[in-house]
Amino acid sequence: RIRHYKWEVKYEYKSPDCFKKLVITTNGKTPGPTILAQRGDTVVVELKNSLLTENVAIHWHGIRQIGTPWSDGTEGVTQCPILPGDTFKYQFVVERPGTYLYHAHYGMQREAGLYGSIRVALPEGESEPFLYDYDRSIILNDWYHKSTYEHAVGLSSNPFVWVGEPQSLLIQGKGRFNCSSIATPTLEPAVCNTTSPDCSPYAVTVVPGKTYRLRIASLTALSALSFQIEGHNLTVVEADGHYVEPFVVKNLFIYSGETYSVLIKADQDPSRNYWMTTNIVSRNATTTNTLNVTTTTAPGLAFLNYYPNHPRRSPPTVPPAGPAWNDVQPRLNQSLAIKAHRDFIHTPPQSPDRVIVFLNTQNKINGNTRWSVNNVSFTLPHTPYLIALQQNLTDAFDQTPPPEGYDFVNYDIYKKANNSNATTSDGIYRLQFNTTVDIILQNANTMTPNNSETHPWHLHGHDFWVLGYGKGKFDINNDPKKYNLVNPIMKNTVPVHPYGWTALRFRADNPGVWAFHCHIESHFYMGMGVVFAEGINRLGNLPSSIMGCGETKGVTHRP
Ligand SMILES: O=C1O[C@H]([C@@H](O)CO)C(O)=C1O
Repeated sequence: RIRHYKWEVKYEYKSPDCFKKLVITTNGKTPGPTILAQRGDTVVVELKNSLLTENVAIHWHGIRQIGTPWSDGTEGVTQCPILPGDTFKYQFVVERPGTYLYHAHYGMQREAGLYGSIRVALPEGESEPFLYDYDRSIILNDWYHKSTYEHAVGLSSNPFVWVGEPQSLLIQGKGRFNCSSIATPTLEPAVCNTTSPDCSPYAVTVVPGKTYRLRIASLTALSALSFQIEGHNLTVVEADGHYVEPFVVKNLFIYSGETYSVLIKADQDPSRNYWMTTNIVSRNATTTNTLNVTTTTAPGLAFLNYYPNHPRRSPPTVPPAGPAWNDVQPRLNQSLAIKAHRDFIHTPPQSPDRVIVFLNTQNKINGNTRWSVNNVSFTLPHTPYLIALQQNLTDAFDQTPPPEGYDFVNYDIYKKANNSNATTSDGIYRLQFNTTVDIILQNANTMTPNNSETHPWHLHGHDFWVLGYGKGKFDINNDPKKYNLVNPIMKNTVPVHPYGWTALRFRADNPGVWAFHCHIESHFYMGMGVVFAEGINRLGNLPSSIMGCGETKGVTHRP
């Protein structure tokens, strides 16, 4: 079946957390419309760019784009940007059931509100390995009051201007900023209005006794989150479109780009509502600036509404505070707990053909703060790789391949990074088609002493097996012996924890060019990513709609 959507993206004034600003809407909404499809369907989205003065591109996060690499929606990698006024047609097959996302992949537009859910159901007659009565999708996000453009300019400026902690957390597009914390609130009553319908708390209504599948996804710009529902356990059953051997948590840690399904049973006192909350972990959301003014990100607050209580009726309790932001161990424990469901194990190849280690560091390059992988900070080329490679446009990007590792012996991952030898490059990793590739993500200290951050890495075009996580420096001789080669989960986004490492394995079996990057919006913008290319000679003609920028101006292909 074909699922046809016609979307228009534009800027509109909205108040998702009660503070009015310009947001990017899809058909008038943020989050945008949910794509509902069944396994095997073809999704067609005709996207009209009505942003007036900005380009756009949309990535279909978790969809592998088998046979349609030009529909991946990654500006600079798989297509030229869609110009203001233009309409672009994305077309792809959703070949696996599960919970996926879509979002902007041009500059840092995702954080302006251009995102939504994709829900792929099983075909009629097939059933999931767990039971539930109803299904709901919830996107978690963080939210800033400055525009994406101000953020991008600040990050590219010298002196560097960091985006800082978000003003609030959103649950399904709704949050609650404390308007009275604005310096002169009476001067700006129209700007921050707690009675705006845009920011009335999101409510999930449940019928007592029923079981709900909540599809929880995070598309935060920066924050790692803990999600919890007061008084209710969460049973994790799906991660990034793969069934999980079920396990129970009180709170779910979720990183930008991840999706989970959890089951909850409405089995508590039905005479009241309950808090559904998000809190920031891994970063201190309370910041004190140079003027000694302290600000804290407003937590995400929504209601689990027991029918027939009113959906706006506040729970009689105070919202749960969430776990300590700086406690890494529970987060590592959750990562280690996620295994493939016993009836849905995809056994990984037992050994790799190639192993690449990616050291993640923060750097200064020409006075700018950047992020690097093996001391190379990624820059997007003006000519998309997919076209450059298929057309053999060798001037379009740096032909020198980036490094396969770093100085394993001498580099101290616990020391403040100086990395004076870091460079920028748009070079790429070329993978032999149909080979098995291992990636080790190695975390390290940032340029702040005693600080290492969490980075969620997202791979386009593939799912990978998560073979292991560890603390400290990865030991190439011994750590691979501890890999889980029996029942590893497959995912498309995975965290590397502070001062830790994460090991992944994937098959380079999808002809195309694929980004692999930190899903923190500002970090990818600051160079924290790489690009893989495989099987380019297997691609036929490319659609002409992806062309028109850089060196592709003269190239013509099938319409
Ligand atoms: O990329 C980042 O920059 C800041 C800080 O390190 C420099 O201001 C921060 O917290 C990041 O994650």
